[in-house]
Amino acid sequence: MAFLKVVPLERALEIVNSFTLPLGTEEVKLSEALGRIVAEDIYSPIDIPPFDRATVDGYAVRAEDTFMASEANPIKLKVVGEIHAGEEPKLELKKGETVYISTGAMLPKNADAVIQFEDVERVGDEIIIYKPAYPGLGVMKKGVDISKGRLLVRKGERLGFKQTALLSAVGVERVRVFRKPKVAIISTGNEIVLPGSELKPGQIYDINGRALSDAVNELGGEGIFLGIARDDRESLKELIEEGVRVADIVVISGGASGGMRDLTASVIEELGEVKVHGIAIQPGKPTIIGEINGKPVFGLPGYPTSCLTNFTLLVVPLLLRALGREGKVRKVKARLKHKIFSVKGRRQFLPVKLEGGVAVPILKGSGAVTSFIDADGFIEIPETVESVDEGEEVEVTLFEGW
Ligand SMILES: Nc1nc2c(c(=O)[nH]1)N[C@H]1C(S)=C(S)[C@@H](COP(=O)(O)OP(=O)(O)OC[C@H]3O[C@@H](n4cnc5c(N)ncnc54)[C@H](O)[C@@H]3O)O[C@H]1N2
Ligand code: MOO
Repeated sequence: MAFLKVVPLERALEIVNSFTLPLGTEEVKLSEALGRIVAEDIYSPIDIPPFDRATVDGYAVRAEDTFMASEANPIKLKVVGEIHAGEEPKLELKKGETVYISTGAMLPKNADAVIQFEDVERVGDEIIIYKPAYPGLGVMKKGVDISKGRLLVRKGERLGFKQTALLSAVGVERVRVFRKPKVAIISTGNEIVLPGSELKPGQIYDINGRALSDAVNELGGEGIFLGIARDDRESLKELIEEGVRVADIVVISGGASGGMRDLTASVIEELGEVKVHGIAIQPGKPTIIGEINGKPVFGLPGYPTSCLTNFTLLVVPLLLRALGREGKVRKVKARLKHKIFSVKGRRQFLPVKLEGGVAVPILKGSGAVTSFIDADGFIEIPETVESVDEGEEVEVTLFEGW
């Protein structure tokens, strides 16, 4: 076992990239597809609207019949019927004819315009028109909204309500999506309790379990929170074994460093193999990457901001790749709000808040939950750099919106 023998981040990422998750795809009903990641490009099978459609209540006409109409030269057309939404028009317009038509109804043959009823005078079975209509007036042409064959959603795109609405509009009922990667999450520590129980002296509420499970869910995976392992081998071993049974990936937070009660690495080693214990980054030095029964097992630091930073650096790319999303986390450029200092020889990831293109460093430390709650992402300060100046351009790796 490589016990706290630090490797460069690049080596850790190589190991992460060597994991394959044999996930595949599945078909789900559109009504259950929200939040899922699409596994293939989807094109529109039909035109929308599927027919030339009235956009107003009024009279469908042949525009050419009205070209000469004016206040001085009103034109009369004979009303030969009515067409309502949902009906298929049986008649076709002949010269000098019109039909009453409702909004959303299909235009009859030969009609190319609809004049709203407010603009005509109805007298018996005739209408009187005082100004000309032009072809297309009051009409939404077949296919102008969505044309048949148009790309609607791309492989790797996450389905939000706009995408599901678009698919519903063209009648797509089943969608092929990536199977959700299942990620078992375990918190560790005698001091950790779940919301709902009262805090006793020395105890704190769980942060990482909730944060990691819901980050996985937000990403399009399935976070399975297995609970809190106590600081004893059996408790941790039991939960890790359960994680390997029920999930594709196991993520444990806390107990990653080399302290007396930090058991994670030695329990992973007992059940499988520790591939990395220690990465040359701050926060995240005590991070563990292991493998049990061919499944990736991560041991992340207990400090909440360290935990989430390292989740973003190591686990998110693996999940994105499994979901056909190229495995890249999102980055944006910004200018640094004020000068910051780092320690030479330490590769640091510092949380920042984005305020209109300006990155404001958050200096509360990785033990504070609000360091990542307030942060939009983090910036990297290489080993060779001792300070970054105010106004310097920095690249921010985003914590969300993956
Ligand atoms: N002697 C040294 N001590 C520590 C060092 C060091 O280099 N030498 N590094 C510090 C750093 S940096 C980190 S990060 C932590 C990592 O330690 P562990 O991964 O073993 O984490 P724990 O000791 O279990 O917990 C650390 C801290 O985080 C709190 N925690 C843990 N889990 C949760 C959770 N699910 N929700 C909320 N808070 C959690 C825990 O109570 C501790 O306060 O080690 C430092 N020590
Ligand atoms: O390694 Mo700790 O993860 O520096 O915050």
